[in-house]
Amino acid sequence: MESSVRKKILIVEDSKTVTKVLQHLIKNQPRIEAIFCTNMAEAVVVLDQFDHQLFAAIVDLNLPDAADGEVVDLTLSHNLPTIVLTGSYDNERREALQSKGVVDFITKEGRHSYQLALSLVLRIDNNTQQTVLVVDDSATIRSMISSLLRRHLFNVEQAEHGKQALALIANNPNIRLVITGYQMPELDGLTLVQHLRRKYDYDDLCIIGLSSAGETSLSAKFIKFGANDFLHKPFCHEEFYCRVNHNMESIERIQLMRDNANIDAMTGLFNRRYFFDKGRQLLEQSHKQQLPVSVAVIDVDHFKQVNDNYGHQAGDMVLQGLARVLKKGLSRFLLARAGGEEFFVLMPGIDSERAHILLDTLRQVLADKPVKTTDNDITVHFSAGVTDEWDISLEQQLNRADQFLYQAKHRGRNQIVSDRCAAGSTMV
Ligand SMILES: Nc1nc2c(ncn2[C@@H]2O[C@H](COP(=O)(O)OP(=O)(O)OP(=O)(O)O)[C@@H](O)[C@H]2O)c(=O)[nH]1
Repeated sequence: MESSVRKKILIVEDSKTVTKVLQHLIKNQPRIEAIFCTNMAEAVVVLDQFDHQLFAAIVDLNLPDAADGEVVDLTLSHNLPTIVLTGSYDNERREALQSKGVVDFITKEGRHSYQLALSLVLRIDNNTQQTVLVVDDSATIRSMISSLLRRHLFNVEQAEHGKQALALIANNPNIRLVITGYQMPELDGLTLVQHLRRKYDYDDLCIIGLSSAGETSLSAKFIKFGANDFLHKPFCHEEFYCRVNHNMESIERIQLMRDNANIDAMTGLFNRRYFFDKGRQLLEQSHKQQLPVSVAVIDVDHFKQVNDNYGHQAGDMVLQGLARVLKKGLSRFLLARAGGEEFFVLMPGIDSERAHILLDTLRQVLADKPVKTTDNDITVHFSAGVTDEWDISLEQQLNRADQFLYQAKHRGRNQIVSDRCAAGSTMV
C-alpha cells in the first residue's frame, strides 16, 4: 500500500466528551492526525514545538485559562487557518471572528457539527493542491479576493484583464477556478468566459463571475455565457466561501469519478482502458511531430511461485512494490497495469535503445532490492519487450513488444528484449 504521511492539526478543547468524539472521528481519517490541548497554555507550547508542521486548528472559544476566545488570536498569529467550535451562537461574535480571519464558526450541536469541522479541515487540505485565478482590473478587489482565498490555503494567481488571464491559464494547468469581474481593459469578463468555454469543459474549469449591485442582468449573462456561478459585490465572506467551496467540491467529485474509472485500485497506476485512450493520443502526437515513441510490455517472472510460496496477499504487496518502482522510474511516461502481473508503458520522445537502458536499470533496482511484505522480503524479477517501430497503431506496437517479451522469457527471463537485440533483428 502507498505510504502516506498524515498532516497535523491542532485541536484546543477542554471538554472531555467533545475531545472523545473528535478523537474517534480523526482515528478513521487516513489523511490527518491531531495534537490535542485542553487549554491555552498547552497550545502555546505545542505551537512553539510544532509550528511549521501544523496546517490548521480547531479551537474552542471558552477555555479555563482563556475564556474570551484569546486562543483564536494565538492560532491566527501563527497563520493557522482556524475553525472555531463553540457552545453558543452569537451573531455579533461570529461576524467579529470572521472579520478577524477565522475559516468558520461552528456551534456544537452534536456529532454532525464535529464532522463538519473535520470536513472543513479536509477541504482546506485539498485547497493546497488547487490554484484559483482572480481576474479584475481593480488591484483592491484582486487583493481582497486573493487574501480570502489564501486564508483557505488556495494557491492564487492574479490577472488584470481577460487577455492576461487567458495567457496565465494556458501556461498553468493547475488553475481549476477562475473568479472574474466584468469591465476590464483588453478583454472583458463576459468575453473571457466565452473564450474559456470554447476550450475548457465545465468539468475541467469552474468560473465564477463578479457583478456589482445594480447590474442584476449581468449575473444571468455570466451564467448564459458559461460561468458556473456568480457573486454580487459587495458579498459577505461566508457567501463567498460557500460558493467557492461548493464549486470546487463539484469539480473534485467529477475528478474523483474520472480517477476511479481510470485507475487500478490495487496499484494506483492507470488501468488498461486509460492506457489505450491516452496512449492513442500520445502516439498520434508523436507521429505528427516526427518523434520516436517506444512501447514496452513488462511481465513479472514466475509470479505464480510468489503466490504459491508466500500467499496471494503477499503477491498483491509485491505487485504494489513493483508498481512503486516503475512509477518512480517512469514518471515522465504513460504507465499502466494492463492486468494481472503485466504492465504497459508508452514512452514518447525516446527510441527503443534508450527505453531498453531505462527499463534495464529498473529491472536491476528491483533485482537488488527485495519488496517488503508483512512476513517476508521477496525478490522479484521482470522481463520486458520494447519496440519503437514507427507509424503503426498502438495495438500493433503492443503486439510487437509482446513478441519481444516472449523472447525475453524464452531466453531465461529477468531481461529486456528490444528491436535492437531481438532474434533476427537487423538493427543490433
Ligand atoms: N497476488 C496476485 N496474483 C495475481 C494477480 N493477478 C494475477 N495473479 C497471478 O499471477 C500468476 C501469473 O502466472 P503465470 O501466467 O503462470 O505466469 P508466471 O508464473 O509469472 O510465469 P512467467 O510469466 O512465465 O514468468 C497467476 O498465478 C495469477 O493468479 C493479482 O492481482 N494478485
